[in-house]
Amino acid sequence: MNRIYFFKCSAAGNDFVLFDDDITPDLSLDGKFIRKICDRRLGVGADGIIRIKNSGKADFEMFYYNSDGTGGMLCANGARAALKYVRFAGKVKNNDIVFESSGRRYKGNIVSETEIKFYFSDIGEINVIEDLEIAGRKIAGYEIDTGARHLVININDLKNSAPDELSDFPVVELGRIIRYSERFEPEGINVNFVEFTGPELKIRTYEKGVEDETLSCGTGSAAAAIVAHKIFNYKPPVVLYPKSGDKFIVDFNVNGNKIADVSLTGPAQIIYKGELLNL
Ligand SMILES: N[C@@H](CCC[C@H](N)C(=O)O)C(=O)O
Repeated sequence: MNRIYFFKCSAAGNDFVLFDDDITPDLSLDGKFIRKICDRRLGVGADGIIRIKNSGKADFEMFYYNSDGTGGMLCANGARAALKYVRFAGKVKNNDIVFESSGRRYKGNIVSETEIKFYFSDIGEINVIEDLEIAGRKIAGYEIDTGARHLVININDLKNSAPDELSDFPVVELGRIIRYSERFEPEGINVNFVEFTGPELKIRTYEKGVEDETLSCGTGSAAAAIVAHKIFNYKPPVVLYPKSGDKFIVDFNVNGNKIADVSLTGPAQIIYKGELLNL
């Protein structure tokens, strides 16, 4: 069997195992294999898998899979990790990079050694759900597709029914109930709990496909920033702090009630490279 080399990457604590087709061209990434690699006890451990291929139309092509093997959605942190990787591996020399993923074209920028910017393409409209039932209360939830499907919840709406501080919030317990609720079937939804109190947001995300809280979520942070602007009057750039404690900047242009050129900037790094032996 050919040797299977991989790279472990982290984008603001959202962690990935990355395979490069130039190094492992014959790798067959089926669901069972993905789940094993992502297992934190029996595998390498990761929130998801990234595969990088050469592209005739862009600098590279990226494929993303959640740790449960599902794929096809955008992973903005995965994209930032992939941008960091192609630069680290010397595949691109420019700071401005163009890539394809799931049939869409995206742009990225190497801001510095540690900071990577990703530009979203299509962002959907906000669907305000007025009667979301959480912790015995009916509150509003903000659903938005930023390339992945997200629900944004203002934790202030749950005052007296849940902890006031986001750091004490039962993200996994409540996130899982909402993610599996009938309303969001069959595909489910990623659930973001956000403190909209100060000038900078605090955010924690339950990710479907990982079925756990992750240390940060790029598409979720963009969803929260857009809700912050459209519902709570925040002006871009919106600064957010996910569970990892890293700083995210979501910037965009506003023209009337339209927003465009949405970008996410934050840290991304290649932590180590390794070889799979017993998987
Ligand atoms: N962590 C990602 C989002 C990954 C996709 C999500 N779990 C889903 O299934 O929709 C990000 O940084 O955007």
